[in-house]
Amino acid sequence: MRKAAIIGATGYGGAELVRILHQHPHVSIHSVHASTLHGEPLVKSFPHMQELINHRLEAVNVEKISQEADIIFTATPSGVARDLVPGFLKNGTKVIDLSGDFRITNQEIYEQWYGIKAADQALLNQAVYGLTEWIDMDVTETNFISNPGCFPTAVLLGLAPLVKQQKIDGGSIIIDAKTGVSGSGKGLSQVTHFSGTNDNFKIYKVNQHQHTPEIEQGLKKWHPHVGPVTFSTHLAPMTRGIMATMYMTATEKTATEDLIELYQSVYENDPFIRIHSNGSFPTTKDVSGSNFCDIGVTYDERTNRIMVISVIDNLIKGASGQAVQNMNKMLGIDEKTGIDFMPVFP
Ligand SMILES: NC(=O)C1=CN([C@@H]2O[C@H](COP(=O)(O)OP(=O)(O)OC[C@H]3O[C@@H](n4cnc5c(N)ncnc54)[C@H](OP(=O)(O)O)[C@@H]3O)[C@@H](O)[C@H]2O)C=CC1
Ligand SMILES: CC(=O)N[C@@H](CCC(=O)OP(=O)(O)O)C(=O)O
Repeated sequence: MRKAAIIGATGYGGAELVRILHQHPHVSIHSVHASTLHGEPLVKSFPHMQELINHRLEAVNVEKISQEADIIFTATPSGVARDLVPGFLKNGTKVIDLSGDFRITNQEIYEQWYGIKAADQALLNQAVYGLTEWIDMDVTETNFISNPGCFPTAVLLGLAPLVKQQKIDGGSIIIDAKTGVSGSGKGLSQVTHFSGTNDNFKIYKVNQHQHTPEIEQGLKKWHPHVGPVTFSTHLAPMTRGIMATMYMTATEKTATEDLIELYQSVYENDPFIRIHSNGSFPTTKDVSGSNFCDIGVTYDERTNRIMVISVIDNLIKGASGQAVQNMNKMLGIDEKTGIDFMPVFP
């Protein structure tokens, strides 16, 4: 059994890591950490874990954690892992960071969009961007993965086949994304307050969303002439889920059936990507509580535009599920291990 430490275990991403690793056959939870509540049982924060999890919260002692754990997950707000990871990596421990700290390789761009100091360039260069289905190297030799953002996961998985095969005009991409409130974490805020969210629908971070450069960086890696993109994010009155509806102009006339075939063949060997066919389109409930990304694609002959609909559970494929999928790949075990569960419905 490998031993995992979870930093940020009292957060939403941390809670999902605990739930997944609790039943992982090859990795056990060694320790759980946060910046407060030290000494308290984790179940005090999460009663749903009662009688299943006995761990108490510990402070973050970098030296101790990196010596005791085989793998460390940092599920902390942006700006925290930037300072912790160098110490974690020193002893050869594997690290997967769920925050935005190591996703953007250009320091200036990170600082512009996140408004805080970027990580060291050497570390940014070392981090492997963990969009699992599109990692183009053997990660068993890697010690450090930067887990993608929730929106970029849905968007990049949905756009990859079209961008890689140059099926679209790279300057025409419009991404209209919707998310549930758990995307903003456990903290209370005006934006996610029940009264302003329930029975309401609102746009936020207009033209300023910090995931914009991550999406553009990912797309440009596949094709240099793609972008900039128009990216809007909306808060939907639901707890979990992301739907990204994406519109772009086709480079030449095509047909919905051909596009579905393209997606099916591109993702043929990826167990967590499911392509819709026969005129059906995915809903957020189809993937809720699971590591799936469900994708629908269609062509509108009238406008010569392609539409892609990509859905994920923001806390699983958009965070902790993908982090465990990446961990599995790093450990050289089946990527489905411990995350091969059916969505929760209804
Ligand atoms: N929620 C989501 O859907 C997604 C989140 N992410 C990213 O994952 C990370 C975690 O998100 P989420 O779980 O939602 O956030 P939460 O706000 O729910 O939780 C944050 C956790 O980090 C801990 N923490 C904060 N500061 C420190 C510190 N200095 N040292 C140790 N622990 C600290 C908090 O503990 P304490 O209260 O004691 O400080 C808490 O346990 C973020 O970077 C987020 O952007 C990525 C994809 C999706
Ligand atoms: C509803 C909500 O506020 N969602 C968050 C999700 C982003 C996130 O989790 O932050 P990272 O940049 O670390 O990925 C947002 O839109 O900013």
